[in-house]
Amino acid sequence: MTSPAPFVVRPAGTADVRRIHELLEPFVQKRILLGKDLVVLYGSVQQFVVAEADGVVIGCGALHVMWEDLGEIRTLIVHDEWLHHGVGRAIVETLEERARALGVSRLFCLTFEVDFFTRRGFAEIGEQVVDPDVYSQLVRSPDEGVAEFLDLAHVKPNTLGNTRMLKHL
Ligand SMILES: CC(=O)SCCNC(=O)CCNC(=O)[C@H](O)C(C)(C)COP(=O)(O)OP(=O)(O)OC[C@H]1O[C@@H](n2cnc3c(N)ncnc32)[C@H](O)[C@@H]1OP(=O)(O)O
Repeated sequence: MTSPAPFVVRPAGTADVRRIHELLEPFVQKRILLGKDLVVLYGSVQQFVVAEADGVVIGCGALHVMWEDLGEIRTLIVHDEWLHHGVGRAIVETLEERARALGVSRLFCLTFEVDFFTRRGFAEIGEQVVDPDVYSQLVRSPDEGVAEFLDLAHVKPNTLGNTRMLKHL
């Protein structure tokens, strides 16, 4: 293990949004992450944290709250040149702190990076983890990520091959 690399994780600002979009695009092309237009990213900027080194944004991640006790980690990306330096871990830990502060006690993620999330305490889930009442409310959401969480038929093509994971905070 190398010595800790000099980066910080901080809340994202509007000036980071184009860079977040740039980090995201290659993974949208590869169908690894859900695409987000700039207008959607600006609208959800408060959900994001970014990792920064020498004034350059090298990673990002977002916390989306879905229900009273339930949140989702979204758009977690670390730039190629910074992989395996603990940046992803630091972003997830920051998002978990945010989640706890908000009262969220369960964190969902939909991912191909199963090993990474398993090491962070997430475990694979098979079926619905919300009760029917909450399900009937969540299904009213226009948010595509919520539809993915519910495993609705119309988003199945987006989620193919991904693993549904959950962590109790
Ligand atoms: C919910 C979603 O958003 S799902 C989408 C997830 N993102 C993607 O699929 C996009 C592509 N993937 C990525 O961007 C990255 O691979 C990520 C975000 C998954 C992980 O980012 P990284 O910064 O490489 O993660 P990080 O370095 O914290 O951990 C990876 C491994 O690197 C190693 N590592 C961590 N710190 C160090 C260090 N200082 N020195 C050497 N190795 C290290 C560890 O082996 C670690 O494994 P661990 O999980 O046992 O701790």
